[in-house]
Amino acid sequence: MSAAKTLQPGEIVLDHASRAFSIRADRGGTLKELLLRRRSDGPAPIQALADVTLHIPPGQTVGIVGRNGAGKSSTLKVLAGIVPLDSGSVDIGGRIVSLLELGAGFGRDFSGRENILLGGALHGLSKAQIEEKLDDIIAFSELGDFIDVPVKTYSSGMYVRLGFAIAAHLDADVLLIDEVLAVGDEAFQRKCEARIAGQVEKGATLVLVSHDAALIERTCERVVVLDGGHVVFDGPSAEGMEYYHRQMNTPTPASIAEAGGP
Ligand SMILES: Nc1ncnc2c1ncn2[C@@H]1O[C@H](COP(=O)(O)OP(=O)(O)OP(=O)(O)O)[C@@H](O)[C@H]1O
Repeated sequence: MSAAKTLQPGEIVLDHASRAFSIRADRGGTLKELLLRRRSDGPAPIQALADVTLHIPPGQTVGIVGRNGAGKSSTLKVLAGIVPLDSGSVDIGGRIVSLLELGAGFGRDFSGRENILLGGALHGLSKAQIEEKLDDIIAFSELGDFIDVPVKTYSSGMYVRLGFAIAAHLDADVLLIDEVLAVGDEAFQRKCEARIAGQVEKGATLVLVSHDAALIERTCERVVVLDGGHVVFDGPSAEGMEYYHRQMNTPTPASIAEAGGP
């Protein structure tokens, strides 16, 4: 992150951002193989983000779409501060709440309730602020008596519920979401979507990565299409999704209607 820029709460500036991944480190092999391997061995690094520039004003809802490996998750991870850039800069104003890797920061031996207190403190909430939200978070999680049991006993779905319940009550200026809504049962998904819509109504900026075209269309006013780490479209959501459907060779809602429905 570069310093010295003063942004409004909820504003995002990604400026000529690039990030490559070497996949050599992921290749297995014995110590002998590793020692014998020449430096030039292996595939070239993958450019996950290639000179991406985006300016997102406070309160805007932005969907990031593109084929597999286009760089969508990498972009969100850069915004969340999980992945550093090789070059360029990222600046975000206000409180960022990332719904990536929900529950990843939980203390496994602590109960759900204790993790709520910890999570709130980690996001800069005072003890009084967390205690004020505690009952709502517990109710939202629907964990019942499990809230006082160590989270290491939770199922993955229960983990995600608690993670989402905490994140959803942090009063975000910027919400970063990656396919997380596909987790949990349908009723919980709907509840999460409604909660996100509520935060957006209150003025939060939303950056959403999803393969669910309908979700993007009903949630986002702006769409960014990525391909090979490049921005290939950036504009209004309806045009962006048309571009995406053409790229993926999938039917658009308009073409389905023209053909006489599904
Ligand atoms: N930690 C990593 N190590 C190596 N390569 C990575 C890493 N993270 C991402 N990549 C590579 O960077 C490219 C972009 O990945 P990314 O996950 O951002 O794409 P995506 O658009 O989110 O894809 P998907 O739709 O499949 O989730 C891919 O080629 C991927 O293999």
